[in-house]
Amino acid sequence: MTRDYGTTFPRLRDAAGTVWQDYTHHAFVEGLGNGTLPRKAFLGYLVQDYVFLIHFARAWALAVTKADALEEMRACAATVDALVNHELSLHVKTCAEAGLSEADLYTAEEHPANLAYTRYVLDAGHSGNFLDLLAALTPCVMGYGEIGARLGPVPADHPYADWINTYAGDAYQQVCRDSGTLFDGAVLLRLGAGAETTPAWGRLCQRFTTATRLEVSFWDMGLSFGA
Ligand SMILES: Cc1ncc(CN)c(N)n1
Repeated sequence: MTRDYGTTFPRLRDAAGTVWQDYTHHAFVEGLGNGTLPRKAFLGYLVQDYVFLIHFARAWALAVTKADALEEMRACAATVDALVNHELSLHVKTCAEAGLSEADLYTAEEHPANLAYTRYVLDAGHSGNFLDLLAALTPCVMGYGEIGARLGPVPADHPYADWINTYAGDAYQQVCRDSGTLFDGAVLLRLGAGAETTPAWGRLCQRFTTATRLEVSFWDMGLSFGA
């Protein structure tokens, strides 16, 4: 991948091994790309993803409080804004077309796979430091960036055009680039230029890989709604 998502993310991605491919090339993703994903699976996933993004925004808000520098706070706060004021609109619009109100989404019961992932990320922040939290947040941001850029852009008559073009689009790709810049700067500030040789690096790899596994389970959950 040659997208400019910084230098920390690709090193964590490489350390995660095949689980990254399992996430970004999951059957759910391939079904989105070729349009064969059952609509039931997509809508079930989207309702859960609305709830996911609420908790994910809480985790980025936690990152604001864990930051050490004003620039870090600004970047994390901008991501909270991107999640609750932009990305969520995709979910609200698509679900409204299927007859689901935003109140229905907000009160949806969380699937265990959703609970496991979001609370894992929040715990990474509560029990760890700023870098632990960023390592757990990064697969979510960058994975969808890679998926969107690989699958899109697609013409408006593609069954999943809104979803694919949201993540392929400039606004989301910019979120990925900004996130990469934030992570690189935060690692340099705390671990120095030889981050990979520090004891903290192994823990960051572990956080990143576990969050990636939880993304795979999230897609599995989505497919189960179509069964
Ligand atoms: C589960 C999940 N992972 C990532 C994204 C992209 N922000 C998302 N919307 N949902």
